[in-house]
Amino acid sequence: MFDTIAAISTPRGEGGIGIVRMSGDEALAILGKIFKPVSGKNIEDLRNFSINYGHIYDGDTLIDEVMVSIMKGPKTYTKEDIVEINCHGGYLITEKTLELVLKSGARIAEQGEFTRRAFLNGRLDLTQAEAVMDLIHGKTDTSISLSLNQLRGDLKKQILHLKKLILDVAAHINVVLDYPEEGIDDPLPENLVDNLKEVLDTSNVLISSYDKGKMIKEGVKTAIVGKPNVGKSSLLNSILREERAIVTHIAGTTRDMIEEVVNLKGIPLVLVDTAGIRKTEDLVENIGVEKSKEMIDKADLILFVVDGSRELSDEDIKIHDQINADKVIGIMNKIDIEKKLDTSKLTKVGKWIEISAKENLGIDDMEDEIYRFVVSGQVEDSSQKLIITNVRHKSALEKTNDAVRNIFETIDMGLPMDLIAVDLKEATDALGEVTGEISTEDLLDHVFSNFCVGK
Ligand SMILES: Nc1nc2c(c(=O)[nH]1)N(C=O)[C@@H](CNc1ccc(C(=O)N[C@@H](CCC(=O)O)C(=O)O)cc1)CN2
Ligand SMILES: Nc1nc2c(ncn2[C@@H]2O[C@H](COP(=O)(O)OP(=O)(O)OP(=O)(O)O)[C@@H](O)[C@H]2O)c(=O)[nH]1
Ligand SMILES: [Mg+2]
Repeated sequence: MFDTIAAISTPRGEGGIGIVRMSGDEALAILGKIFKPVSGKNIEDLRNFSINYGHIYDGDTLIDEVMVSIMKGPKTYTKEDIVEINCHGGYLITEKTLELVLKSGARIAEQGEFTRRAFLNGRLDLTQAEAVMDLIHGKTDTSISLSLNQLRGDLKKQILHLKKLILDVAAHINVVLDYPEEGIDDPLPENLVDNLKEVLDTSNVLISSYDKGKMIKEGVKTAIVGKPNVGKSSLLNSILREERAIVTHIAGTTRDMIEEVVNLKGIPLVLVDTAGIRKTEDLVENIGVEKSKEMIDKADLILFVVDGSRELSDEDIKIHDQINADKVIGIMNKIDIEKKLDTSKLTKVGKWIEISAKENLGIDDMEDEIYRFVVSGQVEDSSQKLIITNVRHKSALEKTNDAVRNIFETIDMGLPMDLIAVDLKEATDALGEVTGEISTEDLLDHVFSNFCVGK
């Protein structure tokens, strides 16, 4: 059994309500020391899943007027007894109630410890616990909907299904090993080969969904690059629909990088406006230029901006040469004035989108093109609802996939069936890592260290 933990589960600061949450065997006993219900009832007599109005006292000193929720295990978030004290929101008053709870026998919870208990007590598997955290961090509807599916257990079910398919094969192998007269040289029955094929296919689909999942969860790092004065900052402002970056007619206006997140049809774009790249003696500007060059390498997508109203310059060509053709969209700006630019030498750019950042022309086309870039090469099969967003899941599934491919090699080479036992174990162990059936303290520390306190 675990000790009783407590934390403030609401954000710090002033708000309507601040919640102190406790979980563990002593939660109700601790509450009994500090809470007087207005009903005059004893704590033991308060109904399960009830909310109770009353006062928190530290000895004779009134601390707050509160509402207390009582949830008795095992049908609770952690499967333990849970008490939630709803205080008046405010930094000090919630903090005081927490201190009192700690003084009365609870221990301060670590980050994510309530959810960790929900996992350790078997109410959630690890993918569901991870989904809880992703939900809290979610910044777009799409990422939240992926997290909710995962919290509901969609990924867990899929993984358990794959595990069952492999265990069927393992059961057959064990029989063969236990009763050699069955013949360990006999081929694997067709239906069990199908089991392994399904594991291979499904794990492949899940693994390849990760790139998209990561993008939905973490966003697409998009660098706006180009020589000075072509309108990069104007472009940022028009996508953000606000005057975020300073725009002037002076070349070299933007010196430091400006980063902002926009929601592009459910995908977070992490837009970075960079300093225009040129040769300069100015120390500060030079640092900005260096950073811009680094961004060209780091970005997932580059919006290469050129000024359509001027002739091509060496600076355009130099920047063009540094860019990776696989991740560039060409943006020809200033089409509201007469066109002078010939882009034929800028061969890395497949398609030019013509815009006027100043007059807000072509911005929708540009956004469509960015969206197409982001989703292209991704599985657009709408029947695929399951998308993984966690690199931990991806690595484990790769282990499963490798092991099953080994098994097929063994089969193809006509080797005795008992040789696949080790690979079968490896394949199921890796699936057990995904759900947390197989886990270490270190892994759990790692997973839960990113959680909020009180979650
Ligand atoms: N006040 C409050 N709000 C909250 C939470 C919380 O813990 N407290 N949650 C925390 O993240 C989320 C809700 N998640 C929850 C998930 C399961 C259970 C729970 O008690 N589950 C029981 C079933 C109870 C029943 O069937 O009535 C169980 O699974 O056995 C509670 C909250 C969001 N809002
Ligand atoms: N006519 C016209 N002018 C524009 C357009 N977009 C930007 N400009 C003007 O071009 C000048 C430079 O714009 P910025 O957005 O500051 O250019 P930048 O690329 O960020 O420049 P640096 O930060 O110096 O690298 C400003 O005077 C803008 O008003 C456009 O579409 N049409
Ligand atoms: Mg600028």
